[in-house]
Amino acid sequence: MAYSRTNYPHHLLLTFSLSSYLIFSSLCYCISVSDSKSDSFITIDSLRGSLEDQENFIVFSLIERARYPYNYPAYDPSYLGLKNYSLVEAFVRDTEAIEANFGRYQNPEELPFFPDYKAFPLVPPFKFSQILYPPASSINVSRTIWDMYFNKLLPLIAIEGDDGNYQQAAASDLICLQALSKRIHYGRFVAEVKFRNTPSDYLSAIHAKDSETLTRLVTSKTVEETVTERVKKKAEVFGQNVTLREASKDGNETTKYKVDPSVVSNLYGEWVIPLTKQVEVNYLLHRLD
Ligand SMILES: C=C(O[C@@H]1C=C(C(=O)O)C=C[C@H]1O)C(=O)O
Repeated sequence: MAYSRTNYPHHLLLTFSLSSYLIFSSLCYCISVSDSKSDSFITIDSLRGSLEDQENFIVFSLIERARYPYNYPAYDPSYLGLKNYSLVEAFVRDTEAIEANFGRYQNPEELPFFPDYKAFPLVPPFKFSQILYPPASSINVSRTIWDMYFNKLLPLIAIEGDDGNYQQAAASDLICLQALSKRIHYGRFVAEVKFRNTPSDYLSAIHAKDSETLTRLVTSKTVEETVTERVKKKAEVFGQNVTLREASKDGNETTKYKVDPSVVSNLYGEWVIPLTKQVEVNYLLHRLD
């Protein structure tokens, strides 16, 4: 895709970039510090614990996006007058380029949606533990996550309308996208640990390129059910209006949630978990390359 920073005014670039950097640097810090892990320390339980922690951030991010209406112009390429680029895509591309310069993608847990930025790293390299098997580590479903988010999920969480807060909506979109992408691409670490635990279980299916068997091997229905129930509960707890008034006794008052809890459990059941497993299986298919 031909995209040039010179295609649009510099003040736009600067406004998007600075505000996004400030928002993201504070919001993302809370995730990355708790996630640092060393090769010997990583277990299936520690990974499941991290996936559980990430649920909180995902649910809060969806609630945050739901504060704004859909804001159609942010997704309409004709709004900025940039050929093929909506405001949200321009914002994501510029923000990712800035975050790359500040070292975000040095961490193998983070994958950009548009890796074609020109990097001018401002930070010295950090030696992150290399847990992933290099030939398999580049498995990437970012495009599917992007399409799922904008075509399926966003219309379910944002009410129709236009309040002019396009940058704010785009910034919230990017936070949701990054949180979902990190969660789903964690499937690479999960697959690596499952493989290391019992390599013999996987060898013949990997040699035979048998995705179906690999899917069966990585699947834990019990864990999946726990996850979908738990995120529904989190959406109920985090997304309810907290008032000091006593709930009415006649029971007529129905709880209004900021994001429909069943949308969140469906998101996990229909997209997040299947895509995580797709990442796991694709990773394993390259685990012996
Ligand atoms: C991530 C895992 O692998 C699979 C994917 C899951 C998920 O995305 O939440 C849950 C269970 C497994 O079916 C796991 O076993 O924890």
